[in-house]
Amino acid sequence: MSDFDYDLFVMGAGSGGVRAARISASHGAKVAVAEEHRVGGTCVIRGCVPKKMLVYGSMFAEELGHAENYGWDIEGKSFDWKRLRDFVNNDVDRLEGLYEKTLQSHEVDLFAERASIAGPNTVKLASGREVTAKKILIAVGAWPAMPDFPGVEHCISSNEVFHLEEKPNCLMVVGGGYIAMEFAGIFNALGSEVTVVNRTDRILRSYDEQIVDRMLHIAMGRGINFKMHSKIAKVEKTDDGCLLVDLGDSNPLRVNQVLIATGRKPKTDGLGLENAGVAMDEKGAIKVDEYNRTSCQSIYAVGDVTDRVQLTPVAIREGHAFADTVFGNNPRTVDYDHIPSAVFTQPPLAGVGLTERDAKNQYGNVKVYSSDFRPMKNMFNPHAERGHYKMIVDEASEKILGIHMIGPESPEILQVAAVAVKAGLTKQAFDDTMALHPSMAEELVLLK
Ligand SMILES: Cc1cc2nc3c(=O)[nH]c(=O)nc-3n(C[C@H](O)[C@H](O)[C@H](O)COP(=O)(O)OP(=O)(O)OC[C@H]3O[C@@H](n4cnc5c(N)ncnc54)[C@H](O)[C@@H]3O)c2cc1C
Ligand SMILES: NC(=O)c1ccc[n+]([C@@H]2O[C@H](COP(=O)([O-])OP(=O)(O)OC[C@H]3O[C@@H](n4cnc5c(N)ncnc54)[C@H](O)[C@@H]3O)[C@@H](O)[C@H]2O)c1
Repeated sequence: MSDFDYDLFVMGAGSGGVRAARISASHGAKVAVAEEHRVGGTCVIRGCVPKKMLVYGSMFAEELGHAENYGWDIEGKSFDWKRLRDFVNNDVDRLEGLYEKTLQSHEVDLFAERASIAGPNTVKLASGREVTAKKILIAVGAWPAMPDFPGVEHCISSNEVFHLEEKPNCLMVVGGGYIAMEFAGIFNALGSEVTVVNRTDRILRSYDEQIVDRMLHIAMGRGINFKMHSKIAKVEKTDDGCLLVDLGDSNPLRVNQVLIATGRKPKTDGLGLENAGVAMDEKGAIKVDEYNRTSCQSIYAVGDVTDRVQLTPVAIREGHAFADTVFGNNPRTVDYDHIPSAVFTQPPLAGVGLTERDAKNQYGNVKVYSSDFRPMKNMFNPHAERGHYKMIVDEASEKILGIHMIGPESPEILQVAAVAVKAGLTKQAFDDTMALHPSMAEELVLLK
């Protein structure tokens, strides 16, 4: 008989927590999970999934615009934000149900309440109940980091954007990262007037500069305004419910909503980490080793709360590796090299491996092959938007160091190309591959 209530107690039923709970249970562990909000976590409830559905919903604006040229007459075209919002949120409810079922079918006990650490083997639930476990996994994710200025309470984060009562006619987006660019794209496509306010002139820092420049060029062509080297001094709510945003330049902007997207910080406030000696870094992220072990030997952490790479597939792999290591007698670490990623702007951009700048810094001599083309899909686009693919190759070994692209469906194409980069293939392997015509992806085997 174990001295503990459970073999494993998971705090947080998000991407990392659910995977770790399910796999640990399948290895025979007795598992419980506490979730303070909704099962599925950020990705399913208020992140990747509903975001991508909004992207799909907003893309109809452009596609219906082209439909006439293809012979389709669509009369009475109009857009209803509430219908899109509710459709998306209903699907989120469905997915939450599936995640709950997964936990049930693996006989994982679910506590629908907040949990904190009371000791190395003890979790305290919001109800006051204390539960013991041989191992505790902290998978509580991250939370929007809100800057400090007067009136910030009138602004929203990505948490609220999925539930807006009205589509904002005029939207300000603060930040130059993933969330800022994706929501600027969604609301621009839906017909809102969008202004992006960014404190520097760099957008999407981790992506290849040329690809980001193309994205900015296209976004401006589509009517998104950018205010670089700007930051909010204050926000005031006017009598008619609008927001007056002071950017410190004596030219206040009147908007309906301000969406803050200035990063996400690990959700460690009030988590009781001090009760078990779990160490954090200066940003409040839980420090872990490659086996996801914290400074307390019975406590582990995975996902955004460790602030390694804030992406769902990474949190899932960490959760899975934890479960195999601790309960599957199969010690495993996660390989963080060549993680593909994408920004679901319109058009989207995607990349894997080193950017041209980083490759030059690390390798010195690199070759850059590229294709700058007009996708057939854009034939009727009034702005003649062009796609751009780049391949960065180490001159000495001919190995591909990175692939970066912008254009329709680029995330779908890049996922497959990432296999080749991960496998250490050379440019020659792409040259040797016959093109599949007509496609956008064929540009990858025709790079010059
Ligand atoms: C708007 C948005 C879009 C995104 N889009 C993408 C994308 O396209 N692709 C991608 O790969 N990633 C995307 N991400 C990032 C992705 O959602 C996260 O990296 C991922 O969800 C991290 O998983 P996690 O398990 O670490 O945490 P989460 O999924 O955040 O799960 C943590 C869970 O813990 C719960 N919790 C917190 N504190 C407690 C507590 N004390 N007790 C009990 N429960 C608690 C939370 O309610 C939450 O359910 C997006 C994020 C956002 C915000
Ligand atoms: N497509 C995807 O995979 C996807 C989509 C959305 C979110 N995510 C994940 O979620 C994380 C959070 O997204 P995000 O867009 O909030 O963060 P981010 O790190 O991508 O971007 C944050 C932006 O805010 C700026 N910033 C930071 N502090 C600021 C301040 N005080 N004032 C003004 N600007 C400030 C930064 O310079 C940066 O441009 C991302 O890092 C990403 O890993 C992924």
